Amino acid sequence: MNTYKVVEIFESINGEGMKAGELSVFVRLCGCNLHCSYCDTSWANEKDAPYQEMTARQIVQKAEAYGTKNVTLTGGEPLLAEHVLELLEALSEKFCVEIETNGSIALDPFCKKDRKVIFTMDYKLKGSGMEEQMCLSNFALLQRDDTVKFVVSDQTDLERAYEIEQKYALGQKCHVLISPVFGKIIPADMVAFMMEKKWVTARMQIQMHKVIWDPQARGV
Ligand SMILES: C[S@@+](CC[C@H](N)C(=O)[O-])C[C@H]1O[C@@H](n2cnc3c(N)ncnc32)[C@H](O)[C@@H]1O
Ligand SMILES: Nc1nc2[nH]cc(C(=O)O)c2c(=O)[nH]1
Ligand code: SF4
Ligand SMILES: [Mg+2]
Repeated sequence: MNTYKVVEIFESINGEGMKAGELSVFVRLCGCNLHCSYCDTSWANEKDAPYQEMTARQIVQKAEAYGTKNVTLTGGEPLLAEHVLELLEALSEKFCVEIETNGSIALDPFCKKDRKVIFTMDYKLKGSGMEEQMCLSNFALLQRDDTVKFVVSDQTDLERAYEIEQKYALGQKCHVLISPVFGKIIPADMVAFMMEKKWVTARMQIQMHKVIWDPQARGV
């Protein structure tokens, strides 16, 4: 039986993405291949992070007990998990599944015809220190309900996000989000940039759970 390293499962409102504000069950898997400068979940990427080995069936059962329609599969980097396709299939039989992925993992194996899961894919900007790792061919696989998210550290990142969005016409194929690295860049400056550029294909977001609860809190 295949198992997955689960560091936490909890219910909250989704604080990010196109489903922000909706209840969801968060399934957070252990481990990541990147080391973003601003990562708010680096504890889940440590080799000694406490995790529980769970089968897809156990994860589905635990998630079902909360009674929500959404599951957010995140991490760490969830698409690194061995046999993750099996977990995606089991979850998508019961839930609307959103996958938070870091933009470095080729999405081809997860993009069979009629896929049911949706991707929120980061494009890691210079401020993350991880831009060289981005898998640009993923852009061609994204569909209407998917999202590209740019998490912005500074003005240089903002300009680069705009450049990439325009170059690949991302707003024509999927949702585009820009979000501040929490507390790092003044949100009003991001909005001013949107207005200056008439950047109508992007949507600004702030991580809502960090406004509602302590920004350092886990399990919310
Ligand atoms: C913790 S990551 C896990 C999923 C995947 N590894 C990724 O990076 O997309 C989930 C989301 O949180 C965002 N994030 C992490 N730390 C952040 C911070 N300090 N401020 C704003 N967003 C942050 C990431 O950019 C990503 O969009
Ligand atoms: N409330 C809440 N919403 C979220 N949306 C995406 C999250 C993540 O860590 O991937 C997250 C999270 O950690 N908490
Ligand atoms: S890819 Fe995601 S989990 Fe990994 S270090 Fe970056 S923000 Fe954190
Ligand atoms: Mg989070």
